[in-house]
Amino acid sequence: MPTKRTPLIGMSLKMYFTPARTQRYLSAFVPIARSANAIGITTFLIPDFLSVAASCAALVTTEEQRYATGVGAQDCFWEDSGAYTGEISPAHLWELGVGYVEIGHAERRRIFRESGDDVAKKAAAAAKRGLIPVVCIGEIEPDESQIDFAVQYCVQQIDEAVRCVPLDSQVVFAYEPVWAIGQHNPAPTEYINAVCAGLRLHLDSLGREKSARIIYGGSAGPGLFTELDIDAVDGMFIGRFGHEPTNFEIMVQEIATKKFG
Ligand SMILES: O=C(CO)COP(=O)(O)O
Repeated sequence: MPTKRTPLIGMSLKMYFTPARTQRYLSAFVPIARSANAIGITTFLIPDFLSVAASCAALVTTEEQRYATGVGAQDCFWEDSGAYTGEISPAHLWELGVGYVEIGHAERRRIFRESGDDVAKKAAAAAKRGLIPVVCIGEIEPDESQIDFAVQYCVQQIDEAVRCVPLDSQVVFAYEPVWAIGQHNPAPTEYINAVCAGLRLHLDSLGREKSARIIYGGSAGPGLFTELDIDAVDGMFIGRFGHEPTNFEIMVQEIATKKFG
C-alpha cells in the first residue's frame, strides 16, 4: 500500500464511444496518461467492455501500469466463473490487465436496480482479485443547504459497500451527487469540499486513511480542481468533459499545480 495518497484522475466513457472511436481516443490519451504518471499522477480510463482488451494493450504493458495508467471496467459480477450468462468475471478482467472496477454508478443503481447489497458483493469480489473498486456514491436530490444530509447519505453507502473489503485494500470512492451528473456545471465547489471533508473524516475514523481515496465526479471539467481542497479530494472522475483529450490534459495539469502531501 502507498504511504501517502496518490492524486488520481479517472475517466469513464460510459456507452458514448464505439470501439473504433475509443481506439482513436487512445492514441491521444496514452501519451497524456504517461506524462501524468511521470509527474506522480495516477490515471485510469474506463471504456465500454468491448474496448477493455484494446485499452489494456495500449495502456498496461507492465504490471506497474495496471494501477498507474490503469484501465477500468464499468461493472463486474461477484463470482469469478460459472453459469452466469452475460456477466463479467473479476478474474477475467484481472487476466486482461485491468486494475480498476467501477461499482454502483448512479445509472446502474437507478436504471438496472442495483442494490447496496449487490454493490457490496461486487466490491468485495473485485478487491479479492486485486482490482481497485471505484465505488460510486452520492445523494440523489439537489439541496445544497443540506451538507450533513449528503454526508450521512454517502456514509451509509460507504459502510454498506466496503463492509467486506479489508481495511488495507485500496478503494476509490467517486463522490458523484446524482443531481450534478449530466449537467452543464458541477456541484458548487464549497459544497463538494464540505461533503468530501465529512467523508474523509469518516474514512479516516474507519482506519482507511491511506487506502481510501475520494474523487469528485458529476459534470467535472477544466477549472474545477483548482478550487477543490486536496485535504479532502484526491482527484476527479470525468465524464463528457474529457471526450476532448486536450480537456483531459488540462485537468491533469490543474491537478499537477496542487501540492499533495
Ligand atoms: O457519471 C459521471 C462519471 O462517471 C459524470 O458524468 P458527466 O461528467 O458526463 O456528468
